[in-house]
Amino acid sequence: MSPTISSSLCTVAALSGRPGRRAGQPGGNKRAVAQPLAAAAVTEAPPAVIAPPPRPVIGAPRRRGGRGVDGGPDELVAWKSIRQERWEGALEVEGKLPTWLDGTYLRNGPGLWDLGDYGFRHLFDGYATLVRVSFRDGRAVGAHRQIESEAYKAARRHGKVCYREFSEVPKPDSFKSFVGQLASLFSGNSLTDNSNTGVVRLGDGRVLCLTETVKGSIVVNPDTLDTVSKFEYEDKLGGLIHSAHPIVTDTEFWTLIPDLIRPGYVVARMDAGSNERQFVGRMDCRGGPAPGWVHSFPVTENYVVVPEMPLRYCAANLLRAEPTPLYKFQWHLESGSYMHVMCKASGKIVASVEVPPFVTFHFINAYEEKDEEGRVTAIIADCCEHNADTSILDNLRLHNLRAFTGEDVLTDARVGRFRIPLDGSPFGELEAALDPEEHGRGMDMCSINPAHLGKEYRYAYACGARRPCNFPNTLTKIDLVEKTAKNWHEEGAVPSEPYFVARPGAVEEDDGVAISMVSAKDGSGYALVLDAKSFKEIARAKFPYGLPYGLHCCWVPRDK
Ligand SMILES: CC1=C(/C=C/C(C)=C/C=C/C(C)=C/C=C/C=C(C)/C=C/C=O)C(C)(C)CCC1
Ligand SMILES: [Fe+2]
Repeated sequence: MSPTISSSLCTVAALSGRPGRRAGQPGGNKRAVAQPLAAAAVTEAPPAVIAPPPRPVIGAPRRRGGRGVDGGPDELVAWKSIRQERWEGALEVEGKLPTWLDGTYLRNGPGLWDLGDYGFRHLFDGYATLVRVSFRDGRAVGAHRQIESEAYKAARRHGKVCYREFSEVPKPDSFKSFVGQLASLFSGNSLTDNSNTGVVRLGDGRVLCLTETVKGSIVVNPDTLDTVSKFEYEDKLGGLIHSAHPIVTDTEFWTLIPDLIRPGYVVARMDAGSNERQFVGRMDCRGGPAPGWVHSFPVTENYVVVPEMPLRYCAANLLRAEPTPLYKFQWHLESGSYMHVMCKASGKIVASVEVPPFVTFHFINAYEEKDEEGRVTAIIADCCEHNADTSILDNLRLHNLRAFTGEDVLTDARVGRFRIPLDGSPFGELEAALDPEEHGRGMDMCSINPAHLGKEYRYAYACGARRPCNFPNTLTKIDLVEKTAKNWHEEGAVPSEPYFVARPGAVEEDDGVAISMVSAKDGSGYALVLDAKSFKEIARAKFPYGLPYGLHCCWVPRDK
């Protein structure tokens, strides 16, 4: 499983230590592979030809969100579909990559937002594109590949959406097929397995791409980016949807399964090496007709935190053919907002408090607050919080992302810090952990040093904002002790989640690098490596083509 730079598609340049050149240039990536996108069957064996990145067609026909690939020059490469199914080659490195950086960075995300001339609506609808950068001896090899989910393969085969995506639904050909679709919705058959959200390395070395549907857990090969198989959960827990962000360590995997029938959440854990989730406990919802959306959740050393936000799943919206302003969800302010704490060992609820309304997709971390005697007094849980405003979902419609006019339209976000007392008090607190101006009032797509997972920590890395903007356009390092931020910005660039990788042998929490993939203003794309301490650029490894925006990442060390 360990990633290897000298894989089958590796270039001469990578092996010889020469910096890679652009595909198509003399001496460049001779074995770079390109497959133009068309509504055709997915070809397994890639042709050994060079296809330079296609030039954008200005003024191409548009339907709905328009064709991301053929947008005008005003459209950033971040929101354009990737035009070839796969590629691999040496990357040109500017600066000096640390020689200790030895392994593979993987990033998942929705990189393909159109089929033929039909453009998708929402960022989260796109078919999953996996990007890889393997670092070794100060050199870098990059690759990308579409994940071959059933949803993607069917869309390629038929030239249309065949499964229910985040906002796109298949258009029934007839009343009979409409009825069939409704029936299959209840069985989960019509839900997508387009695993376009997260990528995690399990304790046993398997690499899993994930989305919110349980069936959308897909095993990939981190070297070749091949889609290996579906990850089948071999248990009776069922559930059609789950949190897109399980908590993964070297020994275990924690997940949260919302129960839409009897509103509540099931907490389950799975040992590394197993496919069998085990029931740990259940929390019934305290408010609303359905569970709150749980895109992610945090854990401490001894507890699982179950958030119940007023943005709740909505069965009726799941069935609708046309999306509502909140897609599959509904805002129930009257239902209250809660944070529940479950003991990992017993599955018992040890706290359930009402908190101010909140909207979050990503929890950053959580830990146990202790008194002088070492007794746990409260749970502290931090998240990227959108000031209880759901309009971030609208911000992320592709039309809005592609139509930046210079107006400051990105809604404000902050590091929301919950304090959940364990003394039986009915209320918890929610406040900004630092002045949001420190990070331009933009805050999402976070990572921490994984050694601090569930423990007290000082630093978080995330995307922030330099205003005016319509999307987070900076990388930010948050110091939760000093309550300050260091920010990285490049004009017109769209950086994705900065992922922290510790230097081997590091003692200090921020001794390492933060890696982000950047979609640049000039249409190019590169992996940016920042020194995590100073938050200054050390190096960039440039792809010979532009990269679409992506969501979450993981790190696969070489010798694990
Ligand atoms: C496919 C179905 C669903 C899918 C839900 C998905 C794919 C949800 C993905 C959510 C993501 C990627 C959230 C990321 C948030 C990032 C933010 C807010 C960044 C902000 C930047 O400032 C369901 C909806 C679960 C229904 C079944 C079908
Ligand atoms: Fe996420």
